[in-house]
Amino acid sequence: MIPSYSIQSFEEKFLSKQKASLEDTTIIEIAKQVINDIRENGDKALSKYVEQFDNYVPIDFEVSNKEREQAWDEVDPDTITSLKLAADNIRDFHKQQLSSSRFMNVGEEVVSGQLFRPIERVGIYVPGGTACYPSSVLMNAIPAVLAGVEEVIMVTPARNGENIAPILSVAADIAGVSKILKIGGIQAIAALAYGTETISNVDKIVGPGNAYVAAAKSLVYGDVGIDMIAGPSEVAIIADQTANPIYIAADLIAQAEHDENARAFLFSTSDQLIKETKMELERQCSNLPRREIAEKALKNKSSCVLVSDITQAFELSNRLAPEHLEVQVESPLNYLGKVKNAGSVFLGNYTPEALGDYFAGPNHVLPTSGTARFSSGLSVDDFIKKTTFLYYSQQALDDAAQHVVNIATEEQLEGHARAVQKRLNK
Ligand SMILES: NC(=O)c1ccc[n+]([C@@H]2O[C@H](COP(=O)([O-])OP(=O)(O)OC[C@H]3O[C@@H](n4cnc5c(N)ncnc54)[C@H](O)[C@@H]3O)[C@@H](O)[C@H]2O)c1
Ligand SMILES: N[C@H](CO)Cc1c[nH]c[nH+]1
Ligand SMILES: [Zn+2]
Repeated sequence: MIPSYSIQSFEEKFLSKQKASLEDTTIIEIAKQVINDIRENGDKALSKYVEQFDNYVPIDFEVSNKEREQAWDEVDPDTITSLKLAADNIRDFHKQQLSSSRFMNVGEEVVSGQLFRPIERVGIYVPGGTACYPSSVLMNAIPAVLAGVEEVIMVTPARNGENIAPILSVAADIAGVSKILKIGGIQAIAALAYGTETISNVDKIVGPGNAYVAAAKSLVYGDVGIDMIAGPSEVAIIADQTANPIYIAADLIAQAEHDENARAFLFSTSDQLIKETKMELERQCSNLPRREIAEKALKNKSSCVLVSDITQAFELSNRLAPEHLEVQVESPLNYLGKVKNAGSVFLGNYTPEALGDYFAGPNHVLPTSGTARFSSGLSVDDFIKKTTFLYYSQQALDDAAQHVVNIATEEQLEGHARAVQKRLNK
């Protein structure tokens, strides 16, 4: 079901046309209209769109404390243990990203540095259209809480009427989410960005979602911060003849089952491995609950490419800049230096992407559609503002004055020059 491409046809189909910006004008138009309506008409418009797009009439947008408490009784205790362990790993990994305010220059005459301050109010989007993602609750909220964000407000659509899945609420408690709102899609992004009578607006919105969510995030950007415009999930696997086709097929499927637009690629030096992986894909898809979604993604959005050597595989992968890169070759750690562009890297036969999706510690909210060329996955930094500060004594200003005046004069900004000259110690 997954097609094979020559290097040239792979370049034509996947590298030259790779684009992260949104092109579906219909979705953008719908998003504009919904956002404007909610901006003008608040809760009334919000309720209307929840009913229209998610088929339920909300009585209250917020999940109550009672509902949050009850959720703990409704989730399997073993799953709660797993979520807590995953949260510990994610916390430990992200803790190491923390840094604090610092002085760069501390002298008698000049003091300078950077203040690190958390963003005050953050909205996290947890997708809920076709699947339920407690792992995304942990990945979005834990770095925000570690950074010191005062209020973390989670939004997610209530799929079966008026309640969200109890496991999402439990994950939210474990991660330290302040408030859960059962709204999703464009309407949730609009409510977070501009506020309504019952919902206070936030300073930044993070988290993945479908094309409607991505369009809405791109439209509110500027009025609020956003983390990224996330496209469909992706994996690229680089494999040599030592790799196991059973594992490779499983990992391609794991990504393809997310979305019919998900992309899964195999770059291999072994024709035999490619053939065996294709047979294995047929076998493993045959009893997959999300078979239809995975098969569409594999058939229409994915490919296998036979490469001449591992260096060529890395060249293609670096140009693709995949969200996830798996390296299933002999001595995989030796190849880390060859990675230039990728959201997150998984090394060796026993490090499936699924391990990182759920449990190991690194974040799973990652740049897609080639944007790993210039951006990074979600981290504590996404929730921190860095403000520089500066102190000059009168003597230090006297010493620097002529240089400021020289440059200000070149820029023909006399006011700037005078702001310094007026302070000179004559
Ligand atoms: N990068 C990551 O970390 C990560 C993690 C999990 C999921 N994902 C991705 O997130 C996406 C989740 O998408 P999803 O659809 O399951 O959930 P979603 O929550 O992003 O979208 C569901 C919402 O879309 C809105 N919607 C659907 N059809 C609409 C229409 N015709 N008009 C207006 N609004 C409409 C509805 O309001 C609905 O609540 C997938 O692409 C998945 O691969 C990414
Ligand atoms: N693979 C997704 C990011 O592309 C993350 C995820 C969540 N749950 C399972 N997987
Ligand atoms: Zn996944």
